[in-house]
Amino acid sequence: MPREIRLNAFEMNCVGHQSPGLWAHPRDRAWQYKDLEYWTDLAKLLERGKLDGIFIADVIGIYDVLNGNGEAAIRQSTQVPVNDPLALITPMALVTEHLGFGLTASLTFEHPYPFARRLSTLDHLTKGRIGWNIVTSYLDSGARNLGQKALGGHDDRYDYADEYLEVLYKLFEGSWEEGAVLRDREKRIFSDPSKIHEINHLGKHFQVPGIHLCEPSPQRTPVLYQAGASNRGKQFAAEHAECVFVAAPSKVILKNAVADIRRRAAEAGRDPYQVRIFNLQTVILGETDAQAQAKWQDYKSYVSYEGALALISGWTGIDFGQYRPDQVLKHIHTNAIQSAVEAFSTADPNKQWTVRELADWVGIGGFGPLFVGSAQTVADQLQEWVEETDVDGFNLAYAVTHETFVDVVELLVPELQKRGAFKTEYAPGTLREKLFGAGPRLPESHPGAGYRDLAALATQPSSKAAIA
Ligand SMILES: Cc1cc2nc3c(=O)[nH]c(=O)nc-3n(C[C@H](O)[C@H](O)[C@H](O)COP(=O)(O)O)c2cc1C
Repeated sequence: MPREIRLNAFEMNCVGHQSPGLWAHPRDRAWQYKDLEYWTDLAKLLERGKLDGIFIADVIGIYDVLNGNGEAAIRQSTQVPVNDPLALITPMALVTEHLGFGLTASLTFEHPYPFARRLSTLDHLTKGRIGWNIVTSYLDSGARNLGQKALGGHDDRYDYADEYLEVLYKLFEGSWEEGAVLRDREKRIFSDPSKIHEINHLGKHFQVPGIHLCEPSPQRTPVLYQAGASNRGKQFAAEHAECVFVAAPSKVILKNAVADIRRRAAEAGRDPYQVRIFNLQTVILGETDAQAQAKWQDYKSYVSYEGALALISGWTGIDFGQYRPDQVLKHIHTNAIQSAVEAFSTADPNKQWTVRELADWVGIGGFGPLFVGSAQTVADQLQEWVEETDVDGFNLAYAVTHETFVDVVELLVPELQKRGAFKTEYAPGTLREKLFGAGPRLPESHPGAGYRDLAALATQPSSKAAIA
């Protein structure tokens, strides 16, 4: 029996997400991101294809590392202009019943107390279809506009994130007991104060004495996504994330990354297969291989070199404007090279990557791999990657929207279904139930479940809550 493949659509509330320059393609609709219909059409399409979810990226800040300014990003609409992703979710929820929503939100820029209320509200309104992609941000330009000189230190951001999650777990899991909401019309009691607890969080970064403002939502804690690439980031993911998002360009790198994430999850006392891992992936499909190849050639002619460099420079913090296009990556000051670029320079000892080749790669679908072909060809490749790397599924970036997703729904999904590798019906229930086949709440082995009984936590001097 082939393994089931999970698929999300990867989007962003902007024009140029992962395929810089392709906004200029005559069939691309990304410029309509400001219209609700763009999003409701997409949500209906994805649900027709039984995709697990739409995963919405977000950044606060502009890509201003290339040449020390944001001009290339602005010219090429490289993730700027960018609207807030949160407002997209309720209209998409209204026109769908099963599609999951992965919302990216940075914990660096918003206090956990109002943010907890936002997430609970969305979990209520979507009937438990919310996931949260926990990001700590990587653009200094965002931090500067919030009155900070720069982002905090890399590992410090994850320490901060640990405490942020602790506050959220207390609010979501511990503040309102089961049965706290009575809605008892006869006694005229809506909620029972004896079952609603102040969380009394006194920590290094946050003081949150009160109760959660929302009654428990279907999942309480939304499904937690994370995409840490560093050692500290992967550790954070192993402890907290239920779904991990990676951008591995080759099978060898993906296989190592998946094994590493599962090993770390097991070390953190969790079932390693209770962590779903998705790789970034782009597919260009046609009725035949030749048609798909022709589509790819057409798309490629729209890739923007400076847009691609703006993205890579923003992601890595390295100004690629200082290098010639034919400069070999391996020779770029290696001590500054960050994991993603390093992956390219070391992936294949027989290949030397130049700056131009890296920009071409990133030009369609960012750092993730690109498969081009008929549904049969691409399905073969996806299945091969799943079998050989143990990855659970893919976050599909688009080249041209909605065209890429129409091709996925009309060509790829039926082929995978025919092979028994993709669901033909959604599982019932919340996003967590659909993804893991268990209950709507965090499993007992997840650290967040440890905050369900706040009173008991407070009496244990060694507990995190007591220390806080
Ligand atoms: C595929 C992928 C998608 C990501 N999407 C976002 C995003 O939408 N917003 C964001 O601020 N960071 C995003 N990130 C960045 C990660 O949250 C993280 O900062 C990055 O992978 C570096 O990891 P590290 O901080 O552990 O080194 C993404 C990373 C990957 C690999």
